[in-house]
Amino acid sequence: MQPMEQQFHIRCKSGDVGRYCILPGDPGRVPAIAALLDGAHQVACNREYNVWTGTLLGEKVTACSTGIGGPSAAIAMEELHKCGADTFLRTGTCGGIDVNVQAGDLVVSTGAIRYEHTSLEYAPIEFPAVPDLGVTNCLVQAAKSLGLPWHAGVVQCKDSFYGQHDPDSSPVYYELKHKWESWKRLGVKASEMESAALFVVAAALKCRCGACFHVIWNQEREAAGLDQKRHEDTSSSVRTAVEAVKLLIAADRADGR
Ligand SMILES: O=P(O)(O)O[C@H]1O[C@H](CO)[C@@H](O)[C@H]1O
Ligand SMILES: O=c1cc[nH]c(=O)[nH]1
Repeated sequence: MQPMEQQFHIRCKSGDVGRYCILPGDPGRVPAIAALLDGAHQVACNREYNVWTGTLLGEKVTACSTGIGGPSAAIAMEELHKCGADTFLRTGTCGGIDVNVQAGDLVVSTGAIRYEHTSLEYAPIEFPAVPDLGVTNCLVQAAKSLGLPWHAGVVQCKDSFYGQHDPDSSPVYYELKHKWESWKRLGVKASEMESAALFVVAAALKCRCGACFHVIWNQEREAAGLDQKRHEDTSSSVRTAVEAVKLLIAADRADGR
């Protein structure tokens, strides 16, 4: 058999990565994930893709950053899949939308609004961006077992970070503000930038994907006259993803998967 070619962006080949992959956006968050794996080492680092592989419960697990936004996240997932991965857990940050979501809380996604464009290159807009049920259940179970304040619900994905944070200066402010009001009325929990693309790409590749997010802030609380702090320590969402992978490995073994 021909040795597998190194992937163009992530610079990995078959054998470098595990079946289970933890995907933060920030390359700087990868060492914190790797520290929770057994015997982790860096296998590649190119562009926004910082890739470390170790083990959990004796199973190979990889942490790979995806950068910001759908296109680079989709590339990471496609190339990791070509190297043998089939189960992906995004651990990201988000901004709260629902006023009950507070800085420091954890949000587990049960669906993602496709207000981004990467996913359109993989599925028509009628196709929903939903995570894998088994992965999602493990994320919720992990959050509970860690005693974290958690929420499960729909998140909104976008391509413009500043369209979220400074809609008034956007030429399309009318659309941004009206749709944001809809997300609020529909009980959307939080806003981030990659999960819709990852869920849809996973569906296209017949892979499993789930996502959890650390809430950095919730400006809607401030707008509602409620307390609003800023919380940048992402360790709880990192630990949730790692614990969820352990639960998944055990479940997969029990199911003979
Ligand atoms: O912290 P990460 O995982 O990068 O996630 C969030 O943070 C970035 C924006 O600041 C976007 O990538 C968004 O999805
Ligand atoms: O408010 C936020 C925080 C993190 N990521 C986002 O996309 N928005």
